[in-house]
Amino acid sequence: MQAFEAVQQYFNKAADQLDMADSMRTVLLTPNREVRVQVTVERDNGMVDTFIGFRVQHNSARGPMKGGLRFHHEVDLDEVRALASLMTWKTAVVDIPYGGAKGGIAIRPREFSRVELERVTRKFIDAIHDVIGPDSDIPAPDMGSNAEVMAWIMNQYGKYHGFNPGVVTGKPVELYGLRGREEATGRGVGILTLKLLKRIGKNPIGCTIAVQGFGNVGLHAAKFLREADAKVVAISDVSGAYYDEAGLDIMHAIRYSNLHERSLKGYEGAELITNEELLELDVDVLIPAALGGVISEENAAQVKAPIIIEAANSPVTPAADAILDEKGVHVLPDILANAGGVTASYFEWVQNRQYYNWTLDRVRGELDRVLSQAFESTWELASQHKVSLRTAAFMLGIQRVAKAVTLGGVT
Ligand SMILES: NC(=O)C1=CN([C@@H]2O[C@H](COP(=O)(O)OP(=O)(O)OC[C@H]3O[C@@H](n4cnc5c(N)ncnc54)[C@H](O)[C@@H]3O)[C@@H](O)[C@H]2O)C=CC1
Ligand SMILES: O=C(O)CCC(=O)C(=O)O
Repeated sequence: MQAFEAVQQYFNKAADQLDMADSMRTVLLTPNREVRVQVTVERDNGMVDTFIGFRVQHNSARGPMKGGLRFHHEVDLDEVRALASLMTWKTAVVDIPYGGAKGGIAIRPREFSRVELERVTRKFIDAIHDVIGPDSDIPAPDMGSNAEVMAWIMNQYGKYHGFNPGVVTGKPVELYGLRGREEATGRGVGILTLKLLKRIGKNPIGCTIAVQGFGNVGLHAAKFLREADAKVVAISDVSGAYYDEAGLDIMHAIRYSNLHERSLKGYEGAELITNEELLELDVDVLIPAALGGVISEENAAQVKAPIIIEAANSPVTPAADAILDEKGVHVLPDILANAGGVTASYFEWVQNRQYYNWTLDRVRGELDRVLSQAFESTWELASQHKVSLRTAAFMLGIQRVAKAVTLGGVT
């Protein structure tokens, strides 16, 4: 199943609960604009390479469209469309004044030098600068991109439209970025994991956790949960998965990764297993924090964790979701679980517009407040309607967007 079709299935399940009219479903599911551009750059060796870049602006009923920029070789229009629509529901679930967008470039970033990536980023912005802006569409980091890429975006956009740090979030702290943005998605995953554990009466202390992906999101989720005295028994990245039933020393793994260009390859002191095996470990909480579609109908029945926190976007396919639901697994959906990132991006944008820097304490406190509220509203809806947390989160998000569409008028 294609990625956008999967999101549509989740959407329609929630829309059915809300008795939403077909005409409104069509309004909400149809992206506002889809941009596909050629990005041609010269490599360091003098050869010329061409990539395809996308920006999908899904919905702006609740405010400027917001969403990350993914650098990954599997990026295509359908995936970006799906991710953009998730952003629309996500910003609504946490009730921040944004719509949804997403971008991507089909590239293997690790095979390019820093200078080459800078050229690619600037060329991409040359092609899309007219459709982004602090009041229209605000990019941010996603898989394969980072704060440095965001700094290049700010700089390149400024060449056309004048200096404006609010055009992009997730920038380096030294360049109008927000203290705490980098940790925010993983921290949010941690905060929400603790909330869910509490709700189902489980003590987080000693709780066993497996995290797939040790990038921006997975690393900070593992760190936060370790600091909360949970036992992180497995972590992974593209090089493989690392397992120790006694619990891993996460700070040691972070130091190792930092010393090895953000890679765990060769990490010792843990058993090397595969990423597929990690997903099937007998743990209390499984946190997929890398790619989409990793839990599918092929492996869902073998997943043993009674709790799955979707730190990645779309890690569970609809067919797998049905199997997990049947088994009574609690799945905290992406549009809530990883919403800490876009929430902190919103704080950064506010900071940029006011030219007034937030303290880390303020960022953490407000992040906790926004996520807690979204979690409680979702939990309440799920209990009221006897639906899964995913359907409840979609209900919360799509009814807020539908309300904005109705209030704003469609003609
Ligand atoms: N960065 C952010 O603020 C947000 C990210 N997300 C989502 O979280 C997920 C991870 O994003 P980031 O941590 O930012 O990306 P990242 O690029 O910083 O890290 C990705 C991690 O996944 C690993 N990985 C890549 N391919 C893999 C594979 N086939 N098997 C196992 N591991 C693999 C990489 O080695 C790396 O450790 C993505 O789905 C992204 O859309 C969601 C919300 C916000
Ligand atoms: O921080 C942002 O604006 C967007 C983050 C993002 O792309 C996501 O939540 O999937």
